[in-house]
Amino acid sequence: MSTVKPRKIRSTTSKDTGEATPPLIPGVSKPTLDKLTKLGISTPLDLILHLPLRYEDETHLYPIKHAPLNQTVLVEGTIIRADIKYRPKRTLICQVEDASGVLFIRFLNFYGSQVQSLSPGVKVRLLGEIRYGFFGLEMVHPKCRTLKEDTPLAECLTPIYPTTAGLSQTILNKLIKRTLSTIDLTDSLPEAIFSPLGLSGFAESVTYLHQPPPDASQHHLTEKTHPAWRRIKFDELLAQQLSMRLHYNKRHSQKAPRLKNPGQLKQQLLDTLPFSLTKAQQRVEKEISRDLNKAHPMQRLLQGDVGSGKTIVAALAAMQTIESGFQAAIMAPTEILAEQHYRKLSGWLEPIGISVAWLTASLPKKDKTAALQRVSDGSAQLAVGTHALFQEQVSFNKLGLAIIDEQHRFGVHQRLALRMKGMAEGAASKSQPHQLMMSATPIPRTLSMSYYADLDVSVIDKLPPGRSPVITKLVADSRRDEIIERIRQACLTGKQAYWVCPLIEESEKLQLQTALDTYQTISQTFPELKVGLVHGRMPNLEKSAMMAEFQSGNVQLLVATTVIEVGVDVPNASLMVIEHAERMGLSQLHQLRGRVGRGTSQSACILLYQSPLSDTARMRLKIIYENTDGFEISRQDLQLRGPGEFLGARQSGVPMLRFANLDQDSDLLEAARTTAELMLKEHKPAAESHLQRWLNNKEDYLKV
Ligand SMILES: Nc1ncnc2c1ncn2[C@@H]1O[C@H](COP(=O)(O)OP(=O)(O)OP(=O)(O)O)[C@@H](O)[C@H]1O
Repeated sequence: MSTVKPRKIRSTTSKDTGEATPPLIPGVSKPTLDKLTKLGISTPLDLILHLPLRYEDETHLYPIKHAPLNQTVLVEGTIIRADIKYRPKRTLICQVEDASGVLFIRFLNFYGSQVQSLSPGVKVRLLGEIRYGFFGLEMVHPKCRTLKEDTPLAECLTPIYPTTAGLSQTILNKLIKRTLSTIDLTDSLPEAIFSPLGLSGFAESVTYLHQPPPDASQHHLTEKTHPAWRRIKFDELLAQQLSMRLHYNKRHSQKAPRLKNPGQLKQQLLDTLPFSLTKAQQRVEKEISRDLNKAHPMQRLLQGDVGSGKTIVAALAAMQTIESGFQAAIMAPTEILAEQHYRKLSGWLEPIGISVAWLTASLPKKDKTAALQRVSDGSAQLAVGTHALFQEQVSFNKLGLAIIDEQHRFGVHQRLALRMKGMAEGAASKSQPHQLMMSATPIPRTLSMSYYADLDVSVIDKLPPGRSPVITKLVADSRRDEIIERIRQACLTGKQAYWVCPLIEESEKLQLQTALDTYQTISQTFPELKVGLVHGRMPNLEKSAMMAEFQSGNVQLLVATTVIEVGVDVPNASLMVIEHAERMGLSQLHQLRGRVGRGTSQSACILLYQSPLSDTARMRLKIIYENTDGFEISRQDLQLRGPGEFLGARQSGVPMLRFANLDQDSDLLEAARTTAELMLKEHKPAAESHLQRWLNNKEDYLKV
C-alpha cells in the first residue's frame, strides 16, 4: 500500500491582486488539489463532507480455518511458498499459513516487486473473500499488506471513498483524517434544535461516518439510515430551506408596482369567453390577483395538469397589470407554443382594445424593429414571444408582470434576465416586475417543498368540465395495421389525429429524416386523408401555417415530432398515435397525450412500442397506462429518475441535494422546513453560521 510523501505547502497567487493567498486546503500539492477539485472538493469542509461509499472491516482478525466463506474477511499468516505458474494464465500463487490452517492467494497481472515482497517467511495481512478453489481454500487478489512486528489492527472500519483516477484511497484517507483533527467542527445548531429531532451532534456524526467503530452496522451506514447520516442529510436540507426562506424574505423587502384590481378589463374578457371559469381557476386567479396588488414582487408558480386552463388565468393576470397602466409579457419555450399563445391571446384581447406585440428571433427585421419600438414606447400592452423577449435590445417601457410558461424549460438566468427587464436603464419603472411561472409538469410535493420553497404555489387541481379521460392503449408495433385502420375510420368520420414520430435523441439530422420518412409512409398509407407534417427544423412560417391548417380542420392527420409536446391546443383532435413510445420519458408522454382530450369527445392515445422492452421502458409505459393524473405521474417519475434528472439540474441551475433523498427523507425535509422558520426567528446567528458552513462559496443561487 502506498504512503503519502510529505509535500511542500504551496500557495496560490490571486489573479486579481497578484498577492499570494494561502491554499484553501493546506499541505496539498497542485496535482492533488486538481484531482480534489474534480471530486468537487475545494475547502477543508468539502473534504469532511466527502463521505464514504462503503467500508472494509480491518478490525477483526479471523483464523484461516474458521473464517466465514464468501464474505470479506481479514486473516494473517506467514508465506510458506511462492510460485509463478504459466498455465492456464501467468499467475503468482502463494501459500499462507497461520496456526489454524493454510490458504492459497492468487494474483494475475502481478508486478515484479510483488514477487519480491511476497517471498517465503514474510508475514502478510490479507483482506478478501475466501472460497474453495482448485487447491483448497483460496483468496483471489486480496488486499495484501506485509507486516512488521506486531502491526496493530485498525481501530475503526476502513472508509472507502468515491475517488478519481490518480487519487488513492490512502491519500484521501490521510487528508480527511488530518482535516478531521484540525478543522473547527463546532456545531452550527444549538442542541435544543437537533436533540429533540433525535439527531446527534455534527462533529460526532462526521467523525462517526469517517471512522465508524468496529461494531458499527455497515448496513445502516451504506443505506444512509444511520443517525449520523440523518444528521448530515438534515443539515443539508436545513441549509437549503434556510437559503430559500432568506430568498423569500429578501423578495418581500424588494419593491414592485402595486397593481390595482378594478376588474373592468377582466370582466370584459370574461364576457367574451365561450366558457366560465372553473372553481379551481377562480381560486388561483384570486391568489395571483392578491399578490399583484402587493408592493413586493410576486413569484408564483402556477401548476396545472395538461389542459387544465392555465392560459386564461395568465390572461386575467395580464388584464390586472394592463388596467393598472403597466405592460405584461408572456414568454414560452418554443415558437409553436409562443405563437399559439399569441393567436389565442390576441384573439381574446384585441377585440377588447388591448394591443399585443409578437416577438421571436425569426421575425423579419422590419417587423422586429416595429415590435421592439412598440414594446419600448409602451404602446404594446402585452408582449408575447420566445426567449427573444429577454434579449439585450428589448427594453420595456413599464413591465409590471412577466409570465413564463413551462418555466422549467428556461434556465434560472433566463428567468432572471426577464425580471431585470423591469429594472433596466431607461425603463420608466425601476421596481421589479411580478413574475408568474406556469408549469404543466406538476411538481411533486417534496420537490416543490424543496427546490421551489422560495416560490408561492397555486394549483389548478381540476380540469374544465366535460372532459372525459383519454383512453390509453399500449399496442405492440406488430399490430400496427389494426391501428392504421382505426385511425382511417376515425378521420373519415370527421375526427382529427396526431401521428407522433419516433424520437431520435442522438442527432437532429436523423430526427429530421425520420420525420420525413414517417410523413411519406403515412401519406401513402392514408391516400384518402389530408396529411400534414410539422417538425422542429421547419421554417417558422411553414410551421405556423401547418398548425393553422390543422387547427381549422383542413388537415386531418398531423405527423409531428415532439415539437407539439407542450401547449398545442386543438380541441377537435381526439386521437394520437405515438411511435416508439418506449423511447420517451414519462413527462414527455404525459404532455404529448395531453394534446388530445381537450375537447368534449372521447379521446384515445395509442402508444406503439417495439419489443423487447427494457425494464425502465416497461415501467414507464405501465405508469402512463395506469395513470392520468399528472401529479401522480410526476411522483412516480421522480422516483424513477431522481430529482437531478427530473428537474434537469443543469438547465434549471438549481443546486441538487448531495446527501438527502427526497423520497426517503421526506420526514427530515418537513423537520428542516419548520426548523428553518424557527431559526430565522429565534436563532439568527446559528442560522447564519449554518448557511456559512453549508453554502460556503455556493450561495450563488441565493441572488437569483
Ligand atoms: N373553464 C373552462 N371551461 C372550458 N374550457 C376551458 C376552461 N378553461 C380553459 N378552457 C379551454 O381548455 C383548453 C385548455 O386550456 P389551456 O390551453 O389554457 O390549457 P393549459 O393549462 O395551458 O394546458 P397545457 O399545459 O396542456 O397547454 C383550451 O381550449 C381552453 O380554451
